[in-house]
Amino acid sequence: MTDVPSPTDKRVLRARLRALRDAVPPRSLPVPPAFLSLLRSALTVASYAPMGGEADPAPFARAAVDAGAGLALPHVVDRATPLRFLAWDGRRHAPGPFGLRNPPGDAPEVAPDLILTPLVGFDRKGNRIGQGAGHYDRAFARFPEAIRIGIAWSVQELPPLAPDPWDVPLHAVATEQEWISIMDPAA
Ligand SMILES: Nc1nc2c(c(=O)[nH]1)N(C=O)[C@@H](CNc1ccc(C(=O)N[C@@H](CCC(=O)O)C(=O)O)cc1)CN2
Ligand SMILES: Nc1ncnc2c1ncn2[C@@H]1O[C@H](COP(=O)(O)OP(=O)(O)OP(=O)(O)O)[C@@H](O)[C@H]1O
Repeated sequence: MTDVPSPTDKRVLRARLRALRDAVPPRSLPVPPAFLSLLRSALTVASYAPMGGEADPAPFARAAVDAGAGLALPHVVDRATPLRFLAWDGRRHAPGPFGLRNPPGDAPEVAPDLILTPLVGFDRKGNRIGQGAGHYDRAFARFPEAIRIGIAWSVQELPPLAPDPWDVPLHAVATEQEWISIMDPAA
């Protein structure tokens, strides 16, 4: 497990976590039964297009589609503008900022029921470090009823983080090694 630098400096921590993440040989994440049990038909599941060495959520997105869900992808324009979730056909992309692949911009905006969330780092309480632009913080505040599932490699786990006032914890984190259940989404 990566140590938290002292004094805690999120910039240093992000750089270290990205390096660890990008050194993981890519492999397919297992989809645990606990994830399948969250799926119902007609759900809208927000996935993401992985970049760098991020763990690929595609097996989770595929399981969601197999269960009758529709997909969405975050559409990002810059750091300051909140992301919008647009309906996604699972195939087509448009170039976005930061080397991201966006969904085509003419797709309808949707409200996600479940958000597959890319992580830079996480702890076992569902606290998370992301890219630092607040895109997912703001999305979680806008869609408080959505189930929040983090996706990461196990090397991205951190010792307990001190959450900021705006942080909304994840319900679960999926890694190549385990499904870390934090809160019951049905509760
Ligand atoms: N695949 C993916 N899609 C995503 C995110 C993400 O983390 N991963 N986001 C999460 O919020 C949102 C996009 N927000 C972002 C905000 C800042 C940077 C950024 O500063 N990137 C760094 C290095 C990226 C890295 O290697 O991890 C850069 O461009 O220098 C990236 C995405 C929505 N889509
Ligand atoms: N609900 C919100 N509305 C507006 N701004 C927010 C909200 N939540 C967080 N922010 C802002 O977004 C930034 C998030 O920084 P932080 O370092 O917590 O990002 P992070 O943990 O990497 O998460 P993210 O993945 O969301 O970027 C902070 O500047 C914070 O003030």
